[in-house]
Amino acid sequence: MAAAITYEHIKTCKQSGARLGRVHTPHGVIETPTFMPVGTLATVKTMSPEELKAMDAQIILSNTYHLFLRPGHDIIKEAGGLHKFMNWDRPILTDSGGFQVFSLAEMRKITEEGVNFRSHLNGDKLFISPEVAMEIQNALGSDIMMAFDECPPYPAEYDYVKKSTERTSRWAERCLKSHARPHDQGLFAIVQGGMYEDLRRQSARDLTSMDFPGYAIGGLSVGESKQLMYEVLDYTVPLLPDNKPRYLMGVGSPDALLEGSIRGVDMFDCVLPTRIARNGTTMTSQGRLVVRNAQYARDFGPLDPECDCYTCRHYSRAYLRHLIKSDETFGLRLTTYHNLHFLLNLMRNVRQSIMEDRLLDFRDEFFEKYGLHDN
Ligand SMILES: Nc1nc(=O)c2cc3nc(NCCN4CCCCC4)[nH]c3cc2[nH]1
Ligand SMILES: [Zn+2]
Repeated sequence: MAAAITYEHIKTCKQSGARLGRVHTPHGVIETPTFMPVGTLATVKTMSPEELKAMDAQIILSNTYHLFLRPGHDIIKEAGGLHKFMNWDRPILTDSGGFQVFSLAEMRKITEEGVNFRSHLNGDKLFISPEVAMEIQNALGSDIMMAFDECPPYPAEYDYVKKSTERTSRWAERCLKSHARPHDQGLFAIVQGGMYEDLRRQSARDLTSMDFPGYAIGGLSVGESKQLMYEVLDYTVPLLPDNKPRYLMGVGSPDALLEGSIRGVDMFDCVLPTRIARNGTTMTSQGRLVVRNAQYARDFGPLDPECDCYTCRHYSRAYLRHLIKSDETFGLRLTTYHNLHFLLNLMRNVRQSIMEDRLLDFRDEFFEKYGLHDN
């Protein structure tokens, strides 16, 4: 039976070493490098599935931890799975809860068995382990599942990261063993190791020896500088098999998407575009633009003159500012629509630049316009 998730390499950019590919999943094909909008609670906040398709979102991300707490994976399973529950018939990737337990839950206690914690919603005593994380993701029916891992805090002592990374490798093996449907849902392992090259090497060696259909790079975008993140990518990405997808977790600023693609990363996700949109901060071809600022009160031009999205074709900066200042939900929808369209369009341009062997030139041109001269 065909493997659930397969990676098809199309070409490598002669100028940058970035790669163009396709990830084949039970719910369709993803062209890479790709950005995945985040739909934590089974919705990409304020967007409908039709709007996400209109901007060509090819895959979205949701969260095991959040859906476990509310509404509960049993309800979603009874609804026929997450695709049916949220009316999304394209690929879904679910994060395993490792990161969220540590960043959201209270009173968490980690043991070899798993993590005991209290719900950040109502204080209920809960427990997630590799086996529970797999039970939840199998109930959700996502196309790509993530192994249950610990994302060490940053900074963290070498010994702590070493013990944590070795436990994450043991947990990954337990996930593989307890995966109910390996042939029609793919399970990605998550490489850890903090900012320590030898621990990254050990983690990659452990996990690639278990032959997962795809590999994520975890433990980054946790407060370290972008330069340090790129340094870790420089030596970690080459440790991963080149015939499998590579997913950098939690990364979604335009510069990091470009630098990550150049280093051979295929998949990215981040709440950034949707989160900043809700306070009126937008990403435009001329850089960040905080449309709620007074300077736009009488600016009747489009948010981004170079953008052809629904928001930029029909509404002015003055109107967007008015809606955001008035806490009008439609304003959040319009800024979210534009920010997601902006990043999805950026990734389309990245793929086109790889096709034309000019991704470094594209990066330099983008940085010049976007105002990232220091990179
Ligand atoms: N299972 C799992 N393992 C990770 O190591 C991990 C590492 C991550 N690092 C991030 N960074 C998210 C940073 N984000 C930037 C915009 C504002 C909110 C936080 N998300 C992550 C998610 C992750 N999920
Ligand atoms: Zn736009």
